[in-house]
Amino acid sequence: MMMRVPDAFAAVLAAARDFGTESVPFDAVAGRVLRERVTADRAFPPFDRVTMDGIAIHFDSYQRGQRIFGLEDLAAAGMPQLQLANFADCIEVMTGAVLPEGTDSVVPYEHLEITEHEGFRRFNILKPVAAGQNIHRLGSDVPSGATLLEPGIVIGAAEAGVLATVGKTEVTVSRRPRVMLIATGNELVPVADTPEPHQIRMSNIFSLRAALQQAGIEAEYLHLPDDTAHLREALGTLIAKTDVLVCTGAVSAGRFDHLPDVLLSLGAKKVFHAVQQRPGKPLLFCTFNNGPAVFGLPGNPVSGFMCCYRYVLPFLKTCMRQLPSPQEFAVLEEDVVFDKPLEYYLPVRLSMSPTGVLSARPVPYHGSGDLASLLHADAFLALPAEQDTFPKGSSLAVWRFR
Ligand SMILES: Nc1nc2c(c(=O)[nH]1)N[C@H]1C(S)=C(S)[C@@H](COP(=O)(O)OP(=O)(O)OC[C@H]3O[C@@H](n4cnc5c(N)ncnc54)[C@H](O)[C@@H]3O)O[C@H]1N2
Ligand code: MOO
Repeated sequence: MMMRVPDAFAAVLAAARDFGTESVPFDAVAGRVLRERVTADRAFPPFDRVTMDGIAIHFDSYQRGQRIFGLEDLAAAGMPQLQLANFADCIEVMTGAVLPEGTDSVVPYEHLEITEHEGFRRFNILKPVAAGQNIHRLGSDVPSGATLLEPGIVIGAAEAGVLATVGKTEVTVSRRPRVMLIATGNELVPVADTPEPHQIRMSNIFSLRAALQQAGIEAEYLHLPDDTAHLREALGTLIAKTDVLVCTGAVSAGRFDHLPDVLLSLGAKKVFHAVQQRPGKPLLFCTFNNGPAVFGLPGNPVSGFMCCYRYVLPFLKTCMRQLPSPQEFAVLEEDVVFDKPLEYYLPVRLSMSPTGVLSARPVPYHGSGDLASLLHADAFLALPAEQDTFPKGSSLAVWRFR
């Protein structure tokens, strides 16, 4: 029985399991999925922080008409807090310094005339001063103890800086699954070889490997011939030491498409084999009790590629407990007809209009063997199975790969 896309997707996500967590040093966390709540160990900022180089004054003195302030001291960033002894004086302050006790407003050098009187520096205020100006107040961004990061987010540049600021030297993140990519097919030769006229270089696993790498997962890879005994032996060994197996090829109706039978003979439970979609109709998904989940991606390059972004990556992200991103939609730029009862994944180039509308323009595409068409596309636009005509202007779900 052929499954509908939403049912197949739900079945894949339902099989996702947690591969656990690990602790990593804070300077090696980019791209990892956070698995703990991170709170502020102190307020942001942790003291009244001077935001301009200049002088700190006691505002009341200015308000009473005083414009010339004698210098008492100098406060640089990194110095403990100073104290203004005489409210008629000022303290020279640098950006990042702790605001001196007794002062409450900072006047930048650009608003000052600096003179000397009997060997002492004096500052003449030339521009109006507002009470409390140029001070980044203690706790005005984040109070101490507040939650900064929730589990499930992917750690990026902003998060890395915040983790460092709160002194989080070790961070709990999801363990990355052990993924094995398997290319099947006697026609395939290694990338470094020169193929005979009847052969091709294996490319699918390298597209998939790059897609996984961009999601922070390093996968190993292997080539297996179209031979039942070989497949059985190799897969039998792999299921004991892999979290996820992603095979490409050998899943449709051909005489050498042995993968489904071999997996079943090894004890796999078939979740589905065939989805109401193009490309990628012969997609196989099965699971092993206490063993890996197995994707049997169709061999045609665009089919496997689409299934990777539509099923494999969401599955891996769910396993790693990554929070899902909101579904994106784009507006179709031309009329499209697809009258088969299949959900059609149309390769498109995306562009953003000046008014912020995401549009999708179909790229030249010769079917699921046309690997090079992907070079001109950014995403697949999902055209639902229940509809045959998709007029220009339709808003449809987007599955980005760029
Ligand atoms: N009688 C039927 N024939 C086919 C059906 C069907 O339903 N009935 N489905 C078609 C669809 S749709 C697809 S997609 C393909 C899927 O076939 P397989 O998954 O069995 O894949 P193969 O036959 O092994 O290969 C298909 C094609 O892809 C090339 N290939 C395979 N692996 C790689 C690789 N690692 N790198 C580059 N290219 C690869 C392979 O050489 C073939 O040209 O079946 C249709 N047929
Ligand atoms: O999955 Mo097949 O891609 O429809 O050619």
